[in-house]
Amino acid sequence: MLEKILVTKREEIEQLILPEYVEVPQFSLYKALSNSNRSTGLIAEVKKASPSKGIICENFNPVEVAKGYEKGGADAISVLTDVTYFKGHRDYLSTIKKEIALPVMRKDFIIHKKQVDETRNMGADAMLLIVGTVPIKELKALYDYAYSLGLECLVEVHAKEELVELLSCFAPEIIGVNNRNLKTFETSLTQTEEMATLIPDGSLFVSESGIHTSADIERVKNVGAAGVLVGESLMRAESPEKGIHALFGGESVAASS
Ligand SMILES: O=C(O)c1ccccc1NCC(=O)[C@H](O)[C@H](O)COP(=O)(O)O
Repeated sequence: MLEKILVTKREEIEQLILPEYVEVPQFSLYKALSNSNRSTGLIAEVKKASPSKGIICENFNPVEVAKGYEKGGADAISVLTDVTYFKGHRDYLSTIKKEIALPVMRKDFIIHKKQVDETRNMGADAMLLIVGTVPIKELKALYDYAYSLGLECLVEVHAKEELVELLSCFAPEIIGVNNRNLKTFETSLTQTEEMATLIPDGSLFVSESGIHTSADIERVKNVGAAGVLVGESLMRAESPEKGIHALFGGESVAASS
């Protein structure tokens, strides 16, 4: 699946026209997760569809979802901007960014400097980089370029070998362990548990994908995850606020209005 997505991305990059840069207030993902009011920070994802689940949310209103996440006490928002596989759009991110005061991360498959420029021009605060999508030195160059533009990166791994390769090159500020196997689409929190001890002390550790219950949050928290990235279970909830409450229960901190 990843290879198919990357073929599409390479085609898109050839046609890519950058949006105009509009100045917006910036918020730090790292600080938001580190200073969370809960024992585990929450990146709540705006996700209409996915390759594994098809359409997740029929009546999709990205801005309303993001506002609901903010009200429900999320620490940061992730927005899928890929059109082909996730039915996302870069305009969703730009619009959300103008409406909420939380860090907004672009979740896409970023493999070229031009996409980093695009991400900055969209108004994002942070972006995803996935180990294995480009050679590790290129990934480091994209990471450095992003930070030079004021964009933070969540650097994601799907396997132990990828984490070892990443750390042999550099230790990112924020490391995400994705619990999804990209070949079978199955998620297993064992991924987080098995890689936890390898995450350096200086990096913020985020567990991503397949988190559906408060027990799941406890499980990843117990092995040291400082944050979680949750999409599907929140998108399927009766409302974003109720979804966050169901995941965090008593720890849920709704934003003051
Ligand atoms: O979600 C998918 O099906 C998927 C398939 C192929 C590559 C990436 C994919 N998802 C991206 C993500 O990492 C998730 O959207 C994110 O971690 C949230 O996961 P979830 O809470 O399980 O929706």
